[in-house]
Amino acid sequence: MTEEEAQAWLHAEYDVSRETWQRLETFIALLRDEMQRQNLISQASADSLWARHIVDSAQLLRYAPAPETGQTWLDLGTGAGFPGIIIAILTPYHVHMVESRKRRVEFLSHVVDQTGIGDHANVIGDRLENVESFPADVISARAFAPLERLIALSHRFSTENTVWLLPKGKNAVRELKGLSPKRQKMFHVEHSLTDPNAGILVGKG
Ligand SMILES: C[S@@+](CC[C@H](N)C(=O)[O-])C[C@H]1O[C@@H](n2cnc3c(N)ncnc32)[C@H](O)[C@@H]1O
Repeated sequence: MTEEEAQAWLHAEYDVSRETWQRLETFIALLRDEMQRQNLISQASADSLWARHIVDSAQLLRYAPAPETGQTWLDLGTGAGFPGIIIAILTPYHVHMVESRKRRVEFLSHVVDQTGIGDHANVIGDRLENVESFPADVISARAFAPLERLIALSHRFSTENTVWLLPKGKNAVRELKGLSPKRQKMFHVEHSLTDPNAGILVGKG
């Protein structure tokens, strides 16, 4: 997917308003600026930011319930803002972004402030292990932890209706097979739009 195709896909898929597009542009400008000070994404992927990070994050919405105001989305290890910031810019989900590294927390908080999404997005600057449980409608985690550890750390935020959205790259099927049969049944694999070899684990429960 080229950068032009990625932008066209976003417009076609989400009918993005001028204000929302401006918020995406503001985030990108802040990210590019911050990359001069801290290592947030690889330089190679920075050259194809729209495809490799923005659409790669936004495509998760295809498997999420239609957002209603007040529904909660928990993003684990948001790092440079993916997918948490993108979801908060594109939807009314209340997005809780958990991130433990101080400088990344400061960056994410600055992005929330500058893009004007603070009414439905917040950064929890702590290790997930220390965060008090709350029920999440959606849990996402991109490049956060191996699947078994990820679930062990975060299942306390899930209910029987929670939707799990876990981009897992080329290892999706292998990681899924490593789970107990009961846990395996929770998930199926969807193909990533941005990389035909990558899988997204979509689960419920
Ligand atoms: C490889 S980065 C991925 C960042 C982002 N999700 C992405 O896809 O670009 C993983 C992030 O998870 C954070 N992290 C790792 N373990 C964590 C934990 N136990 N609690 C909170 N954040 C954690 C790291 O600080 C890092 O920013």
